[in-house]
Amino acid sequence: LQILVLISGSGSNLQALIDSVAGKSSPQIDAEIAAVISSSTAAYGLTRAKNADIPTIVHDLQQYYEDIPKDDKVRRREARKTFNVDLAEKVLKFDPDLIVCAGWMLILSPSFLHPISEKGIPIINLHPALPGQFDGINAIERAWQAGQRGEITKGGVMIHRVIKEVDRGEPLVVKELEFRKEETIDDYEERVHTAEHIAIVEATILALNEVKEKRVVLPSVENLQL
Ligand SMILES: N[C@@H]1O[C@H](COP(=O)(O)O)[C@@H](O)[C@H]1O
Repeated sequence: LQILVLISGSGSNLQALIDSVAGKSSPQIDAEIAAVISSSTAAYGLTRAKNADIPTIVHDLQQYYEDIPKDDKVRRREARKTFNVDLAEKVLKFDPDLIVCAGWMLILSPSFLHPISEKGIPIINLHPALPGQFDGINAIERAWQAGQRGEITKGGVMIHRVIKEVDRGEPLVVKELEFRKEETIDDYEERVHTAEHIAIVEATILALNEVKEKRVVLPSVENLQL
């Protein structure tokens, strides 16, 4: 089986997948990483992939926004749609059995999800918060601040199925982290990353087992208005 990994940054979660596939950590993922696609040329994850002899591609949204004035919302929306359509094309060239979003920081729109679902390829995503808790960006800080205010007693991380609603897909793996008195945000963030590295391997194995047993769960294409 082949997995394709989408990244945007340092790639510590990608490294957890690479080490598991290589049998350097357990449990071992029984699959190959066909390619790594990054939304940024500056992503250190690209170096990690090259060190592991994994093909890499950079698919940068800023290149699609080139020459489009910031306030031209219509042309930017069109450019973003083309960005998603082209991304799907690049992904499908590798014919993966599973797509893993490991720190991919851009929303995957229906223009991407539709062709991928049509090919029956499941997509999972890592999010550093508990289900329904802090969707979107800066989730680690928002969770920690809410913990400091005593609004919640625990944060955590999840790996969920990707659907059109951001960070709302059914969770496959959830790791809860109780907040600790006097814990700094850096301490908490470190615990989050440690939990992520374990969770992303567990979820990838679970999702691959669903592929092997043909029990794949896909976002329903019907409500994916393009
Ligand atoms: N979306 C968030 O971005 C970070 C990516 O880390 P890395 O895998 O690039 O080190 C992770 O914390 C992930 O939850």
